Amino acid sequence: MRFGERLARATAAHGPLCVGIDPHPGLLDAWGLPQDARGLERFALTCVEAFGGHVALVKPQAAFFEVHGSRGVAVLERVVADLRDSGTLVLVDAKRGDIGSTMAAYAAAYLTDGSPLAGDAVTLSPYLGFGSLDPALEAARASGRGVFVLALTSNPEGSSVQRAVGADGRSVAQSVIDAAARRNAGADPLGDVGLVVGATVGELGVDLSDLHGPVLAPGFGAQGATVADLRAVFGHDLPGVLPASSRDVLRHGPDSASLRSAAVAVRHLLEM
Ligand SMILES: O=C(O)c1cc(=O)[nH]c(=O)n1[C@@H]1O[C@H](COP(=O)(O)O)[C@@H](O)[C@H]1O
Repeated sequence: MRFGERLARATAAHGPLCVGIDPHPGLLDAWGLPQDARGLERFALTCVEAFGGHVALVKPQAAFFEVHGSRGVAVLERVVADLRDSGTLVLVDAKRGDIGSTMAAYAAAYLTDGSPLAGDAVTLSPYLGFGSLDPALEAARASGRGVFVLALTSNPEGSSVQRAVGADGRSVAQSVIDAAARRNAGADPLGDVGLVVGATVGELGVDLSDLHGPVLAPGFGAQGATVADLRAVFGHDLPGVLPASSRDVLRHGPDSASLRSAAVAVRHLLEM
């Protein structure tokens, strides 16, 4: 089954919340864990126990694994495998983007059956040109996976690039959105090419109505965005929008039941 179909099923069953696994040094400390690959593993596997089978989508942030070298990457591989075994979709947050010929190698790593880092989807950066992502989009289509392409990011520095207006009068973000929409044309209910639009962006200022794909909305929680902000940015019924939260949920650890309850509480907030 295609990624967009699997995602639609998963959110129907568990709600739209995407929980991030971001093992920040401060969180390892707060959980009483050592700042090494062993501490990382304990942290990440506690998250798998808490969220696997209980939320639609989990997003491990690759940077916090890579910082521990090859042992950290091995933990990321285990997290991907264990979450997939639990039935929870995995979005590997690696924000890859490069010239097409190198992109093909990233696509092999993150979007191809048999690769230990391949979850169900990966985050991509389109700022070498949307077309440079084609090898990843092809690999995703071939293997039933998805991608989430940065459009309007949650950080304040993003807008000077993403809201810049090109020669055709469209903002850079709108041209990314339009390119993703073309790839999703005809998909039902959701295409496999998602976008990232931060919950913190304030006035949306772009048109997402033809996307026919999912929208990951980070910035919810620790970066300050609230449910009211989500509604202000995306409208009331949030169709296809996946609010993403990491630290605001993870601060409830290290007890896995408390972590799960925190995720359920956010889910209920989103339903109100
Ligand atoms: O692609 C992302 O997930 C992402 C895009 C964006 O615009 N802003 C953003 O915060 N993120 C990621 O989402 C997570 C946010 O974490 P919290 O602020 O702790 O909820 C981090 O892993 C970020 O790297």
